[in-house]
Amino acid sequence: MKTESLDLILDESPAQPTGEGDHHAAAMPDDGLLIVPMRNVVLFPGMILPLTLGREQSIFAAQQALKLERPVGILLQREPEIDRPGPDDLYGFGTVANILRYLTLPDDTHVIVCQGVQRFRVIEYLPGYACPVVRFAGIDDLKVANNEITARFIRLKERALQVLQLEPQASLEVSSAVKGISSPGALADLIAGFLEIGPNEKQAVLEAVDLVPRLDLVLDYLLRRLEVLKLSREIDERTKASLDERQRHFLLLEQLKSIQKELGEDDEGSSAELAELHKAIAEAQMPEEVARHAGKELKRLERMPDGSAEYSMIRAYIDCLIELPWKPPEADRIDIGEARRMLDADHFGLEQVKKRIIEFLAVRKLNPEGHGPILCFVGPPGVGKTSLGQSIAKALGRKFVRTSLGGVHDEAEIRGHRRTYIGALPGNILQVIRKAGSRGCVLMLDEIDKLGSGIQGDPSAALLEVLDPEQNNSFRDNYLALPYDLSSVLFITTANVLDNIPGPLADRMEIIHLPGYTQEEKLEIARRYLVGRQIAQNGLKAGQFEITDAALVAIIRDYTREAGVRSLERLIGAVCRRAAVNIAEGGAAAVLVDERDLAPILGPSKFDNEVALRTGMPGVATGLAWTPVGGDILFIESGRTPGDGKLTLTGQLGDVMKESAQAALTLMKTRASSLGIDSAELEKCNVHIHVPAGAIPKDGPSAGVAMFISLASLFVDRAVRSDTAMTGEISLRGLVLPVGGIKEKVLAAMRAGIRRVLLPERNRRDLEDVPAEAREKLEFVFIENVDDAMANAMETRLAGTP
Ligand SMILES: Nc1ncnc2c1ncn2[C@@H]1O[C@H](COP(=O)(O)OP(=O)(O)OP(=O)(O)O)[C@@H](O)[C@H]1O
Repeated sequence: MKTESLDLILDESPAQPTGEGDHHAAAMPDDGLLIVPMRNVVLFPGMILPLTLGREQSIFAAQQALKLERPVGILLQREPEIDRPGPDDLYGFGTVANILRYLTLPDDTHVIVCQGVQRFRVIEYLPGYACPVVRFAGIDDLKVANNEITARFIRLKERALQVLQLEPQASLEVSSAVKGISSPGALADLIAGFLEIGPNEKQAVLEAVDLVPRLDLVLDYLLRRLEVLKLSREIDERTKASLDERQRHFLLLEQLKSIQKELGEDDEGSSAELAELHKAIAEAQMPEEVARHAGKELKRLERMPDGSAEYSMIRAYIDCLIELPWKPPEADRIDIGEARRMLDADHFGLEQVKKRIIEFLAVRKLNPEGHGPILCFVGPPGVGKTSLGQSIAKALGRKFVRTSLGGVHDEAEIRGHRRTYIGALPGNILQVIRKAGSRGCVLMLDEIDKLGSGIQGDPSAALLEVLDPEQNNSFRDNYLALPYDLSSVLFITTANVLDNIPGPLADRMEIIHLPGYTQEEKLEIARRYLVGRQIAQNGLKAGQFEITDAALVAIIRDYTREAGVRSLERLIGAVCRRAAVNIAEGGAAAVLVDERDLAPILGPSKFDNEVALRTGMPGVATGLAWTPVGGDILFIESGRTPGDGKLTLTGQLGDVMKESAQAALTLMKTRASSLGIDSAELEKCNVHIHVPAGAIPKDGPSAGVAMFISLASLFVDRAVRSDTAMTGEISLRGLVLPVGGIKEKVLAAMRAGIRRVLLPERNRRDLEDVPAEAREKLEFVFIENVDDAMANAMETRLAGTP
């Protein structure tokens, strides 16, 4: 919007010569009007405007008008670009204006200050003049006042005042002029003059001679302008509101800082803390990318108020970056002789395992950069998997850390949560490495066979990346969000059950089996390691406590049934504690524990010689089972009741075991005559097979032989030998098929006091893995079919068998 008085309106481009020589104005008729054409200015009656003249024609017209003391006619050009507009190039409606002043500025610019007097319409152009001269008809507003006009007048005034309030550059004079005006036509002209609208729109107002259309037109322009102004005001306010919010935040932060200062948590403290972090980052020997990232986070931290939640999140992250070991680990110093001595000193037996570990260390010594295999110790609990891992770490001079994967079913437990989550942490792997404080540590991943898989991603996939030497030099933890080099970590895994290890993981590892110990081995382990350790742990001194071999054997035989030595160690600990109480009470200077003393300390024996108790009657056979904790014996009991040949199976048997029982029954029926059983009698009874303990689920085909023998024993009415246990799958044709877990089963048989074991012929070669002690103590009978089994299992030989 313009105000009418301030600007010089530059209308014209530089003057053009007319080329018509000396001009004369003498023949100018009385009703002739000299025209000053305007490129884009419309002058309304009543309005005073300075107009700059550039074209010679215009200067001539103005000067002639002054000379003749005449007004000029201001006409708008249709096209502003035209330099010498003819009649057709000018609108036919304009304003008669008096020239109030004529100025020639020092730079030779000609300016006339004009006041609009009245509208005029061009009647005709008069030829022969150096500038356009017209005959014209002046038009004044009619002095009519009707309701239509008055209503529009009032409304226009209101709206105009409203616009002027919003208009940023509106001057007070314009407002007071609007307020003071009483003529509707003059008001419309005034408003059209100051409104920011184009020259053609203004021309339209000028041409609206009748008041009603003129008032409507101006009102329309005014309302449009009002809309625009309101909108821009709204935008302004919105921007201002957001600025205010930021200002408020800033102010609050400042206040918080001053409160912290009052409370003593001032900047000095925090800047000392920040300086410490700077130093710690510099000293952490981070790779360049990590150091840059840490620096950036530190900068963010500096800008945070101390107490905010985000501050503590960033702080925890920076701490994590600082505490993670980044510097390259020292080279391993491997002394094979020393390593062998260490392994022997810490572990009894386990010759094969130790041999393999020594080979592993030797290869590492010769090729430290090579990607050796990942060892996986598989065996029941308490057989020394963890302590072997510790010995390897000791031999390499590395730190030993472990983490359990049992029950991990969320990928994030391995790989961490993104920092966007509240309370996010790095995954297990980085947490233990942080604890170890060195990238060159031995990291034992326990219970890899208990890895779950849930809806939250597959942890075994993340683990694959951890263990894969091709990928693990840039392992990405979600929390860290930076690559971390795991390639110098020595991973060892442990599992109880080989079959439960996810296939792709098992493929990448070298499996080392630890089947469990014999009674003799346990005795040796107890004597050499466990007793000494428990004496020390319970505050006793050498010479204050002694336990006889007989007592140790009794603990092994009557109080524990395990493949490892964990319970054994715990019970030795219990015996030591009782001795400690005795000595502390002053009752004795030293304590010697014999077999007889065990019952008062440990209670009555937990495992009697069940085999003798439970067998010895027709219908019961002793089977051998493999379990994750190292093999066990189980009893197969058969009974008969009058009926019609139905088979009942109880004892939580799995499907495969049920089928195996059915096969045993069918096989017995087909062999009834050769076994001397009356087939008709078989049809007249129901058979029930039960496998205690009833609450423990059991499955697998390997109890087939024992089931057949149990049934046969029932129907031929002869007891099975109580010193004999058996394992093997049967086919319907009576063949005995090989089974797995022979080593564990044989050890379990020995633990249970069995003397003879019937094994499938095709398992003969597995006997090589069985500890020598078991091979010496037990008698092994290899059977090819159920007839062999019958011949060797029964108390007394059947008539007709060899
Ligand atoms: N051959 C052995 N010689 C000496 N001590 C042994 C031997 N085997 C096991 N031990 C001892 O038995 C205890 C249990 O062993 P460890 O914790 O290594 O078992 P594990 O196989 O790792 O069991 P889990 O699978 O439950 O973790 C330890 O104190 C260990 O020193």
